[in-house]
Amino acid sequence: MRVHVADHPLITHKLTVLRDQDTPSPVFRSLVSELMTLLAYEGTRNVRVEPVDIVTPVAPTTGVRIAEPRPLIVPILRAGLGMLEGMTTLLPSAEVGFLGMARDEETLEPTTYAERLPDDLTDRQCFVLDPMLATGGSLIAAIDYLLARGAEDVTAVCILAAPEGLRAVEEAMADRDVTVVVGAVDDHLNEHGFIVPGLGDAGDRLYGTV
Ligand SMILES: O=P(O)(O)OC[C@H]1O[C@H](OP(=O)(O)OP(=O)(O)O)[C@H](O)[C@@H]1O
Ligand SMILES: O=c1cc[nH]c(=O)[nH]1
Ligand SMILES: [Mg+2]
Repeated sequence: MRVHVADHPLITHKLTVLRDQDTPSPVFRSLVSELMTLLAYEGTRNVRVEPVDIVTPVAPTTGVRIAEPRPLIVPILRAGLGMLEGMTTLLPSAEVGFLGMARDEETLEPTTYAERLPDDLTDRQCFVLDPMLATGGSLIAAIDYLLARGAEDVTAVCILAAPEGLRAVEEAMADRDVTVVVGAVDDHLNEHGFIVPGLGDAGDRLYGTV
């Protein structure tokens, strides 16, 4: 497994506004989308392409296009939905599948409550979107699910991670073809499984449920 921590002043600037408890939901939503656009550049670095012959007004040449089978983008509901548009803007030909997951507030165990994915993911390149990687339980379950269905490789794009969760994903995916791209790795997880300093509950802040 590979981990890439994006190190860019624009990402850190936008993250600072995102973390601020006074940032209202509409601004929070725009920032998540903008951050996704910046992280997508790194997240799609290994997107599979194939050669294609074209003719420019001046000469024939060979370029590349997104390879078949086309990539699958999987936002994890709810919070991952806020990242979807930023990713489809960059990869408009990708297919989109959905996983709905919720973490039990006491046990911190994830439950999958919705799934809408192609049955067969053989040879598919998958991009999982979830802003928060806390204990890592949700992301491990999502990646396990995709690999079990035949996915070739999985890239997860997250906005924030806790070091504990990142370690858990690294242990679980040690010898798998998995990449995690993250905007920042924070200090620690608190006793409620929240990332510190973090930004609170991403789903609640995106959808105004607080
Ligand atoms: O790494 P973990 O400890 O598993 O925690 C991270 C998960 O928690 C949040 O979702 P949540 O369960 O709050 O659902 P929501 O998106 O509907 O708010 C977040 O979006 C991740 O999916
Ligand atoms: O800090 C956290 C941890 C899990 N989920 C969130 O939305 N925030
Ligand atoms: Mg939530």
